[in-house]
Amino acid sequence: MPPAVPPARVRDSVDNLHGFMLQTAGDAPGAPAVVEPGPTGELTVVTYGELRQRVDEYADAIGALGLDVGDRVILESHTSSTAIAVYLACCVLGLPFIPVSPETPAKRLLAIIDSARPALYLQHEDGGRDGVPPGVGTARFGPAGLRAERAPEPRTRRRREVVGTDPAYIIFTSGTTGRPKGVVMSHRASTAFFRAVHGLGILRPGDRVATASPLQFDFALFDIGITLGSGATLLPIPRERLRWPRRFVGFLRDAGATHVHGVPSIWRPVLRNEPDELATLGLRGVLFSGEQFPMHELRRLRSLAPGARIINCYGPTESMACSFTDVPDPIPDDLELLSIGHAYPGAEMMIADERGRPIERPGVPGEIYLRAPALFSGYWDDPETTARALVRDPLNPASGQIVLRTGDLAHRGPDGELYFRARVDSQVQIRGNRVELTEVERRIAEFPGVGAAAVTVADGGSADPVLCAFVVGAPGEGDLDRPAVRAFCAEALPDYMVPSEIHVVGELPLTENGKVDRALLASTR
Ligand SMILES: Nc1ncnc2c1ncn2[C@@H]1O[C@H](COS(=O)(=O)NC(=O)C[C@H](N)c2ccccc2)[C@@H](O)[C@H]1O
Repeated sequence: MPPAVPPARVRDSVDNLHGFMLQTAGDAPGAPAVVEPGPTGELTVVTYGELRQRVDEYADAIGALGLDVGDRVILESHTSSTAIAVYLACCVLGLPFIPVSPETPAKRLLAIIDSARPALYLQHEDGGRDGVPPGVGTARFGPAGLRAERAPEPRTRRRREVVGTDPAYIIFTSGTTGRPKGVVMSHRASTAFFRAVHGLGILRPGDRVATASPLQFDFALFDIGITLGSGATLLPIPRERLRWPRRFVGFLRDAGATHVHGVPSIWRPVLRNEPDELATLGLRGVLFSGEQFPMHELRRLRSLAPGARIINCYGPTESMACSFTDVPDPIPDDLELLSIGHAYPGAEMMIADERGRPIERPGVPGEIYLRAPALFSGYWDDPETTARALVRDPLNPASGQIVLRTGDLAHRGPDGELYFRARVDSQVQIRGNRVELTEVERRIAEFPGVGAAAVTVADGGSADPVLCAFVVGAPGEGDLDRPAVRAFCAEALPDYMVPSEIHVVGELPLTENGKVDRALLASTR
């Protein structure tokens, strides 16, 4: 019987999110790492030293379960200091971390389990999930530590080292084909990303960053990494607070938030219902990502957070992010389209045509390719789809350098900066013409009185697909004059791009990650 291989622990010298995120624990163990509601709801502080202690305890407990480097661990939780401690314990043991949300439907969770074949399923001690299939170990965690329930399948440990190219986490995105796509990100890629972004000076020690994204969205992993990696303090916004604007602003005030990170939709209810409260917070920074911020709403946010640095962060989960572009202050009146700028330092975005030829001329759309040290390793167990995203550098194919083909269309401005146009797959053909739905949305969103708009294509039966617009009124505006909206579109867009139907809705439906749920809108027409 070969000698038992002890659980591998990553060496300090090796690229790993654990070392990157806990460096402050060495320099300033008393600094606050996370501020979150305690058992009775009052806000409690977890210091970097306490966080490191919890990480070590969880690493010992999980390490005792006999898993091998590379075995997957699913964590079902909202963002919290305990969830972060489990995440970093998995990092130090070389166990790829798969976050899922307590709201993830059972069917989807089983599809992820079926694909990822995890060794262990962890949930909070009062988590409500049951029915985890046999063959997957289960355990619950809480401030008192880890309580194993069902032991993982016995396995032979073969690995003694956790290396930088090992997977750190796998984010399962809702693949359009229904089969979930697992984006695998390595420690080396994610630490290279955070080190490069650190140079942008987005956060510094003492900043208090309210994070609005659910844990299964890599925006949350970004917030955890950039906040802890900067020695700042993370303020996970309780999910139920996000739905009620007064309670959302109340949390930001009580927790002393200086920065708020989240998708554009988190601001819609607040801008409509609590603008004055928001203005009193004195926010120093806002970072948004995930989709375009409707210009009216962004102008309103800009006016209510004077002097705040507002950053438009663009990028797919396959690279975590590509660019961080400051929103101008003030926003010029004639500005119609926000720039996604240039890639972060040490990375570069290029746009190319369908045949991979670079496009340099301003205004001409092309697909964004990213050259960066921080690209995902591939889609879990899906080499074909991976090969379509990780391709040879079109400008230097012989070099073997691999670049990310983002699936996004953009064009260059006069100074070379990029402007996001649309997803390549969101273009539709209407009466034989190529239509970018986001271009129609932008035009509608410029109409006075429109807060936000989403445009989808409904199957027109045998005839041409039908363009449907769903519109939310701007805060404090009266009923929308729909014929006037159509006429406004017809002034600037060819007739095949003018929506056939305009539906005024109270709010736009959102996906789990807070983006506008266009698929749902298309099905509800
Ligand atoms: N600022 C944008 N303007 C306009 N379209 C956008 C924008 N940011 C994304 N997108 C779109 O969303 C897609 C990526 O979607 S995603 O894979 O779910 N990832 C995200 O949305 C979050 C992203 N990985 C991230 C995580 C952490 C920090 C920053 C950014 C992009 O390919 C774009 O199509």
